[in-house]
Amino acid sequence: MEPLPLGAKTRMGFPYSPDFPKAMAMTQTITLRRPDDFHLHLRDGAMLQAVLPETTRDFDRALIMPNLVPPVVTAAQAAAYHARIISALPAGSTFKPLMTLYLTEDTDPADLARAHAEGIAIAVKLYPAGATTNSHSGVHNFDKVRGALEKMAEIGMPLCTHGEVTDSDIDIFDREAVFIDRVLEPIRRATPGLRVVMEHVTTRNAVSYVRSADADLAATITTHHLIINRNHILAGGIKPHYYCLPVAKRETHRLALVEAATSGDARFFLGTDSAPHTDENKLLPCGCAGCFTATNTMSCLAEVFEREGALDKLEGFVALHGAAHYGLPTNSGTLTLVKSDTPVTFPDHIETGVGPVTVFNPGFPLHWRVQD
Ligand SMILES: NC(=O)N[C@@H](CC(=O)O)C(=O)O
Ligand SMILES: [Zn+2]
Ligand SMILES: [Zn+2]
Repeated sequence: MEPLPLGAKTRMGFPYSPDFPKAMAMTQTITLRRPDDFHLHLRDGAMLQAVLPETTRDFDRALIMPNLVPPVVTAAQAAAYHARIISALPAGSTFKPLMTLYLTEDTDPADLARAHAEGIAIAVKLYPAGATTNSHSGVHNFDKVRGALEKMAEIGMPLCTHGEVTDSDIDIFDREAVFIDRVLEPIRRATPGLRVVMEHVTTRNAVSYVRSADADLAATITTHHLIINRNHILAGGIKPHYYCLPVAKRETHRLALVEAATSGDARFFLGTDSAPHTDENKLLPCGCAGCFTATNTMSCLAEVFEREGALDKLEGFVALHGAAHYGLPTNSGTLTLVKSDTPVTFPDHIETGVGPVTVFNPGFPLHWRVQD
């Protein structure tokens, strides 16, 4: 097949019949390379079985987060989790899970190197202990992972960070910005050549930090952080389904994320951070963090990019930049989005063997759908 040129191609698709009434709405379509999701939570067991098809419908690959209980720390654990995902795939699916290892203070650098060399895992995930869901096995003392980070720099294995400090005296809305100054910058200075992906960035500070750095630094941006700010979570009643970590910030930060995602800058790419929790676990006095966006992500993103007049940048964000950062070939297939006047509807929740999971509600009508 002829390689597609860079950038999405849009065209106005007119109905074929010459008799078709002129007043009838035009359909707009956009065809992209098949996308990748560079930050996805699939969980395990019944939840894995239920959420996996929501991603494989539109995505060819995803970077699978290792924060299971117990976490996916070793090459052997990653290989076993990979096998469980493959056996949960819908019939005929060629979806490729790309695995990550959960960095702990006891991680063996030689085991990381083996996972990398054998293609079992392509990246390592840093969770500061206590920062987010299932992060208690994460890192307290960053000096204890120095050997692992040096090995990763040497072999070219990227580090993906949940970039928030956990100090109780740091306001939750400042935790990402403080992480950059206190943790990430010192790690990067001490470990030349270490490639880093700042996961799910939520601040103007993170966008500027990525822009000021060299090609060794990139960032994923989620679907929901392009759409909601903290008012959506807190004003007019608390919305547990918009609560995720890092928590959405004020509007100026959301605008910086939208600008970065739609700019065409190859250091920014999609990582949905689609993070399913049952409604029962979300709607508690101490509810879980995470937005489940796998089901309608492509429709949400098309809407956001269209509003910015940047539909031509969507393909880079979802299908080209991430693959290039990880040194992977782009997917060979294509995905077509079709716009209609009548909004597209999605189920408000999906059923799983462990209870319903609410699908992210962007709060505005969606007009783009993925063509079957
Ligand atoms: N983003 C979230 O709010 N939750 C994620 C963990 C994470 O990515 O931080 C989860 O696993 O539920
Ligand atoms: Zn995270
Ligand atoms: Zn996540």
